[in-house]
Amino acid sequence: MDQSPPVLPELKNLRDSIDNIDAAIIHMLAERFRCTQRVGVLKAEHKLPPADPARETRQVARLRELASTAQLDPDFAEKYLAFVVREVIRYHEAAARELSEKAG
Ligand SMILES: O=C(O)C(=O)C[C@]1(C(=O)O)C=C[C@@H](O)C=C1
Repeated sequence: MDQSPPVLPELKNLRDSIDNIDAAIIHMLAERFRCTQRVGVLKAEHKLPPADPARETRQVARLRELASTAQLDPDFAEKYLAFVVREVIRYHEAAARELSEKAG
């Protein structure tokens, strides 16, 4: 028998929405990484550096502004971007290594 306490209908509704939002975020992140994977290959092929700090500065300013408008903590938005970009740069570095190993 189910021993868990009854969940309030509102709590259940909110959790259903949270689950939908988390699913959307995962799908959007997957799309973003599909794009950055290709960017990594292009950068490796054209011998461009994995990181572009000037681009990141613009992205941070833009996301902080968007976060403010959306009433989301801008520091959180900046941390999110830094977390994602750090991972992307790791992939870019791996793509560059792979290409230079292939070239011999
Ligand atoms: O736009 C680029 O040049 C990318 O490599 C993508 C990206 C990003 O994930 O948004 C990642 C690393 C760069 O430092 C800047 C931005």
